[in-house]
This record gives sequence, C-alpha cells and structure tokens, in this order.
Amino acid sequence: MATIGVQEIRPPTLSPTSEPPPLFDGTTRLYMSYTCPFAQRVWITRNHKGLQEKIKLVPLDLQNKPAWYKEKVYPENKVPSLEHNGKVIGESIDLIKYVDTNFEGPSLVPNDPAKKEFGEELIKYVDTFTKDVFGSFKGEPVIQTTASFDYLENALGKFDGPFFLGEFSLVDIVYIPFIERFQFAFSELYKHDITAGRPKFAIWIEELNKNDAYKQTKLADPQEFVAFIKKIFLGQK
Ligand SMILES: N[C@@H](CCC(=O)N[C@@H](CS)C(=O)NCC(=O)O)C(=O)O
Repeated sequence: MATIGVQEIRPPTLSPTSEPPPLFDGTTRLYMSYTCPFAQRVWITRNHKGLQEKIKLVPLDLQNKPAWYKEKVYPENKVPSLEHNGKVIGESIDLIKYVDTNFEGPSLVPNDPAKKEFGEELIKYVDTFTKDVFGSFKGEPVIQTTASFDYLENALGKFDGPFFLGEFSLVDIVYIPFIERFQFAFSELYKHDITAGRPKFAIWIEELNKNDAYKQTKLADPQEFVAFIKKIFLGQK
C-alpha cells in the first residue's frame, strides 16, 4: 500500500486470546508494539524502504502478551522481531541493518566511509544516551541531561544537511523514537523544551516531522509515555 500522506490503517493489537499468525507460511512479519521505541525503529525502516506490502505488521499487547509469542515465535519474548525466510530474528539495530541489506528500497547507510564510521560511533552512543536520560528522571532531568542533548547538537554539525550523516540514515531512525518521547515528557513534566539553545537539534526534529516514514509511526497517545515515567521513575500514579 502506498501511504504517502495517508495514515496506514494500523492492524489490531493481538492479545492472549488472539490466534497466532500461520508461522513460516512465507509471509514476512514484523512483530512489534505501537508503543515500543525499539520496534518503532524497524517500522520506520520498513516504511522508508516502501515495504508496507512486503512486511506485515503484527502488533502485540505488551501488557498482556500472547503466550504463543514466546513459545512459538521468539523465545526472547521481546519486540521487535522479524519473521523472514523461515527464521525469526531480533534486536532493533540488527533488524534495521538486516532489512536495509535484504530488501529493496533506498539504502539507509551512506557510501562515504567517514559517514559510515561516524554513524557507527553514534549508534554505539545511543544506549548510553537513553540510559542517561531515563536515569535522570529520578534526579534533576533538565540539568543532568544537558551534556547528552548537547552531544547530539554537536554531532549534527559534523556533515552538511539536517540529519546526523547529512542525509537521512539509520542513525536518525535509531534516535528519533526516543527523542519523540523525551521531547514530550520534558515539555509535559518540566515545561522544558529540549531543543532550546540547540538550533540544529530543533531543525533535525522539524525535518523528521516532515518524513512520512516516521510520521506514520508516531505515538497515538504520548501521554501514555508520561504516565509510564510517572509510575516507574517518579513513584506517582
Ligand atoms: N535490545 C532490544 C530491546 C527490545 C525491548 O526491550 N523491547 C521491549 C518493549 S519496548 C520488550 O519487548 N520488553 C519485554 C516485554 O515488554 O515483555 C532491541 O533493541 O530490540
């Protein structure tokens, strides 16, 4: 289905009473959740490469996951996972690269070796970045995350163009689901704009908000993420 400018109809979320899909029938399936930032990475990748017809979304209810997912599909019991060519593989960053390499559509890795190298550096940094931000919620988030957000602002100055490697790439996909959530949470909880004083970061978000592959995947209700932060990190109801 071509989805440019039109919201793709999101298939219903599967719960324990839902029948499992017919595993290994030749269909390529992305097991995911509409609220999981890791799954969102692979979903954006699929959309960017125009694979909406080739990779079917199988959304799961993470609060109430069907038992068959762990038993029959992916023993690690996490999303995302991809069913392709008779096997199921996981890990979001590996999956972005797998989909990029094994399917048609515009490449997500630039040819320039300097960009490739910097891309890997930024990808390595993402877990440190997200841990730093999540960890800050129990303390002084705005102050404690200054260096981490500044790191991204500085990284955006390395190549010409609004994206981390100049042109849109897998690095943008790796970060944006988390930035989407953090931007909203900082604004709601602390009335703080994470792009203030970070002009390149502001443009990066603006550019991504124009990108249809990403727009299709944005959280339907970002307040759910704020509720999660309040419950898990702030001990609030
Ligand atoms: N390192 C994994 C992390 C995936 C992950 O932690 N996914 C979460 C949902 S956002 C999950 O499935 N957790 C298990 C659960 O909720 O039961 C990746 O990058 O794919």
